[in-house]
Amino acid sequence: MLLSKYFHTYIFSCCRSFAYLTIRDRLPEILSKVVDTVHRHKNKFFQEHGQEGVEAEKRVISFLSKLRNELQTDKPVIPLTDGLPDSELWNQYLQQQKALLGRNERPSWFKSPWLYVECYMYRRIHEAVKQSALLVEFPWFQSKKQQLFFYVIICTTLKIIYLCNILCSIGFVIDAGKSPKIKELMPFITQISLWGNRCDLSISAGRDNSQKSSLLASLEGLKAFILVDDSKSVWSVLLESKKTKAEETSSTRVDIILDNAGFELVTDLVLADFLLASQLATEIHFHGKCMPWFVSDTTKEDFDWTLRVLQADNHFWMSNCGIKWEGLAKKGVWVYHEHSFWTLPHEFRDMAEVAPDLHAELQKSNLIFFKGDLNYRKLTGDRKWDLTTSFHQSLQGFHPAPLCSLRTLKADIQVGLQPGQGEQLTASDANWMTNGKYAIIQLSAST
Ligand SMILES: O=P(O)(O)OC[C@@]1(O)O[C@H](CO)[C@@H](O)[C@@H]1O
Ligand SMILES: [Mn+2]
Repeated sequence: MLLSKYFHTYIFSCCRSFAYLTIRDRLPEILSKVVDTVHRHKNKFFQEHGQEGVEAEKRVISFLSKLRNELQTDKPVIPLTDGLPDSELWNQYLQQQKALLGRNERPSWFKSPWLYVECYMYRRIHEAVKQSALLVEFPWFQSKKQQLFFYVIICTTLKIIYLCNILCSIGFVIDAGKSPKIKELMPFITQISLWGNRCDLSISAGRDNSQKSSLLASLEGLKAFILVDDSKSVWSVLLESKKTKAEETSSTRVDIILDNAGFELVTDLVLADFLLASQLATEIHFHGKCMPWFVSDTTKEDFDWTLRVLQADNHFWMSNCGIKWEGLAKKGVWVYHEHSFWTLPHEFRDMAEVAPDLHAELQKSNLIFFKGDLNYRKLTGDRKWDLTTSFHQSLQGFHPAPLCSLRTLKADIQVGLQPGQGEQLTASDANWMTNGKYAIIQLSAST
């Protein structure tokens, strides 16, 4: 059996690989930006904590500079020493990586699975902050994420959701399954949330990557770039569970495993709003990161900040949505969850063993949306699957509930394509897997 085919994406496997270039170029650039940000806040640390604040800032900068040097000189990956609740799991993972390599080798920055090392870098940044109690609240990537909250575009999007709500409230949605309006709106709302994933700050090493043109105007033209489109089946899953659930309990639950804050988060909130307004779901559970992750990933602070900023806006549609969404969160119709599993290096097939509580929570869902590229890498184990391998097989037994990936392609992993489709894409666009132009709406409904 050609086992190596299904090995993790290793960095050193090819010096020009996307993984290699990420570790060589993008990660040091991100680290340098974090150092700059800390440095620029030197006066603030002094004002707030006096000389002690300045000393803390110096310690963090020296820790981060050492980290960048370890990375750039391919030093061994070292255990975490901050004693935080997840550090034991990280250190066990390192031991497992060592065992895989054999006795005389040690995992190093360039000789390890890409997914592992990339996650490890963000966890080490967290270690740097946590070593000084004074700087714990420091918003590493916050200002960048807030820039992603691109006003005009969000405004347009919210205008649409407002219209959807009007449709719903005037009675188009008596029965979501039968209403042609709802059926028309479904693909539209799904695609908004899908293309929202184009804007992440890790792929651009922190440079502004926001949606500048109107997404709504581009949706039709973008359809040709959706390589797998299971949206019809996705909505059937919900319609079916609505029918069967109605007999058992009255609730239909959808979970959204969030990705980036800023524009993408707003598109996800729009999706959540639509699911409720169309009565396809009765409760929405959001899952975010518990520490800054891959620069732009959503934390609880980002989620709350977004609702606050929307509410306080002068624009009618913005404040209208903000107030409504805050109300849904207060009533418990929208529930926000945090779990440390999302910031571990493990692929999702390990969830049942490593985080059984989270797995059990997800089993309560009728449909789980996994947003973004990193989640796709973790769903498929970041392995070199044949492009035609089924999505279900690539999940390797991970199936808490029907699940759907909404992802723009920004890493060279893909499954579930038609025979010949990959070859055609390579012939027309050599970088189709990593340039963020293409996307998938990919469902795994069966257990
Ligand atoms: O999960 P997201 O936000 O869609 O993407 C995160 C991401 O840009 O980070 C990595 C590059 O550093 C890529 O693998 C991946 O595409
Ligand atoms: Mn992200």
